[in-house]
Amino acid sequence: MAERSVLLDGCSKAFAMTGWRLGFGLFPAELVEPARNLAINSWTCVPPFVAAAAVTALQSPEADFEYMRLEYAARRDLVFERLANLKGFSIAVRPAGAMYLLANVTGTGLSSRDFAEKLLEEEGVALLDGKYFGAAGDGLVRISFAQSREILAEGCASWRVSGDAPSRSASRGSSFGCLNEFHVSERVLAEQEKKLQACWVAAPDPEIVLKLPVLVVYVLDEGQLRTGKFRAKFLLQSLAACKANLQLVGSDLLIRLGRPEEVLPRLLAEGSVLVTQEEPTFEEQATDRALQTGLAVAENMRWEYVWGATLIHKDDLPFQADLKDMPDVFTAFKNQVAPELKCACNQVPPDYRDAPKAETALNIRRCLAPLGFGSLPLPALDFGFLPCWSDLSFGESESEPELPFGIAGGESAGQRRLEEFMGSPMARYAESKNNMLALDASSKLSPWLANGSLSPRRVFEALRRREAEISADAATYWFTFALLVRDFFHFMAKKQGRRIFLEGGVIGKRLAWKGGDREFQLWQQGQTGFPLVDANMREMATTGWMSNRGRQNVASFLIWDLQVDWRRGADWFERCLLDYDVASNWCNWVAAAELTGGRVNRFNVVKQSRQYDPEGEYLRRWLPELRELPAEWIHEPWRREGSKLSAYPPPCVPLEAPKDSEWEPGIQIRPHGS
Ligand SMILES: Cc1cc2nc3c(=O)[nH]c(=O)nc-3n(C[C@H](O)[C@H](O)[C@H](O)COP(=O)(O)OP(=O)(O)OC[C@H]3O[C@@H](n4cnc5c(N)ncnc54)[C@H](O)[C@@H]3O)c2cc1C
Repeated sequence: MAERSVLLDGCSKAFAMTGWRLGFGLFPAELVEPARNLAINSWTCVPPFVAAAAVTALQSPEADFEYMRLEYAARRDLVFERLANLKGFSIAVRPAGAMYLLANVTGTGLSSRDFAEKLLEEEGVALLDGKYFGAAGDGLVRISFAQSREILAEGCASWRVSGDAPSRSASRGSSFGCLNEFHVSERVLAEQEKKLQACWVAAPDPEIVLKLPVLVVYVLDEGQLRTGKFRAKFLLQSLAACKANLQLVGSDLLIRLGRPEEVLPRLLAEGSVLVTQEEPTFEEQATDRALQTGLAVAENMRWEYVWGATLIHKDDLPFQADLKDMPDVFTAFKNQVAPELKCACNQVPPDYRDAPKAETALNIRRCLAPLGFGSLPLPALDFGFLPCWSDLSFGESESEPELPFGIAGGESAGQRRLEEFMGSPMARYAESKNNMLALDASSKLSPWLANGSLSPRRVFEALRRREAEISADAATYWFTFALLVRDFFHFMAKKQGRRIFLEGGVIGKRLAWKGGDREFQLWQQGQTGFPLVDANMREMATTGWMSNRGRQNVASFLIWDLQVDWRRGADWFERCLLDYDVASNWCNWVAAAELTGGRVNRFNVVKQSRQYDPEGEYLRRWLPELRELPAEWIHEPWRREGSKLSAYPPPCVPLEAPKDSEWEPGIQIRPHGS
């Protein structure tokens, strides 16, 4: 090929010699003379110092190219992730080369030219109006990432033009929550990312892990994802964000495809310490057992667990270690753990970013097994791999979805939502939490809490701060209550093991399921003829979201009115929900089926519809067939005499007499301080 090839290249990117504009060519011998004639007549000569620099650069070791490639990939990911989360910005392409990124800024309400000028004048950040590259560049700005990651992060944080971009202090002051708290104390480890398989390697003494090589690994087990497109997209965004944040402290996230029990044993060097978060749920524990078997082949390996998904640490519970004496009823659980809220669970780790940089700059290469150990699908040092939509097997028909409410994966986005919600929306939480339509009716923090991008302790800390600065009231009471329900279900999952997935549930009671495929499909597709159920099911299928009020109603309806096996509902939720969490989902479902020994949970969906959506605004949002119906009829369209709603189905079952039972009864509303 050498005799038939001409290679034209430049020094700008590989050697950071951008402004010097030096290119070069490699030609077969007989083409050198004609090429030189062409060049001499076009460009005369190159400044000598630039030529000398190029010679030195070209003679430098191969590894430097790899370093530059990885560095640009890291800078690209950092800018991409931060901007993709900013309102008003959209980025169509994650560039695969060079050092520029094009962002569409029309969502900010400014032209690309005005945007670029305003940013330069007000924030001192320079970028280029895309129009300079031709008409197709209108509305786009070109961002160069030929800068250090620190400067890029600063530049991204200063973009406040859209009005609700993060403030400097917000993005600087946040921590990675659960993702990578490096300070090793039991509690701090507990803040780690829930799903991350974190490997801390060659660490004879994990107490000083800050000074040791730490390799953070995420094993993406696509076969086990069991998710629809919304959660999958959120996961991809979370991984990109986690990687960018780790890179900011000189670390990185290594992402592998495959099964953890196959990938990790082949990846880790001898003497490794593997640290993972202890999972409360049965199947995840089975994966751990398989991994333990896999690791047995690798000698000299240690395994350590951390506990992290709950507000109250499992060791602080006033129950036996196996939770045998933990109550199966929420109110009793809540009353017993209440004292813990005042102390232990309030310990939040310090911001890792305060740690001196030198200590967090970890030598990741030392963590890895020597090359040639095992056969992995990726080269051993490929930290550049970041899965994108096309890496997932959703088929070509499934396009990348938009997430509801502007939600985006990643710790910074979760932290921003937390700060936003703790402002005025929180003040109305006690009254608004059952509203099914509005973004601010409830926190919408569940997706970040579910995949560990946000720790419940971080959330509780923000709540405590609000209570200290403003007041402890019904809103903060109910919010604490919600976090405790979450804890209750996590510990219930740990205590009950397989039972939360079994037909007879925790109490092992058999129910007669009269409903079959037809009933289930009508429910799934939002075609039952009951507007409250249909609106909620369609919302979930279209966006991945459903409010708590909606979830309770559709679950009750499936189980008690359609008499369909509750596990089919739980399974469908697992696929659809953006915030799917094993313990929260399956425990809520098994409780809705009255199989936990707790309170009765049946709802009359018409009554609930009238109570929580009296004007029918929510129903109209998701049921176009009913948009013209007045509030009086919209909850029971079949009752309107003489009306024939050909597009909307008639009720698929008769509704039993209204029942009044509520999901939260038996709990006294006694806010702090009142
Ligand atoms: C049948 C059914 C299935 C569910 N499946 C899930 C699930 O897979 N993942 C999930 O996170 N939640 C699940 N929930 C609980 C609840 O509906 C959501 O947590 C809540 O709607 C999320 O909205 P939010 O963040 O705005 O909640 P907020 O009202 O702002 O509450 C704050 C946080 O408290 C926690 N929380 C509140 N209520 C519950 C609850 N009943 N159970 C557990 N945690 C709670 C959540 O983490 C939530 O983010 C389910 C509820 C039901 C009835």
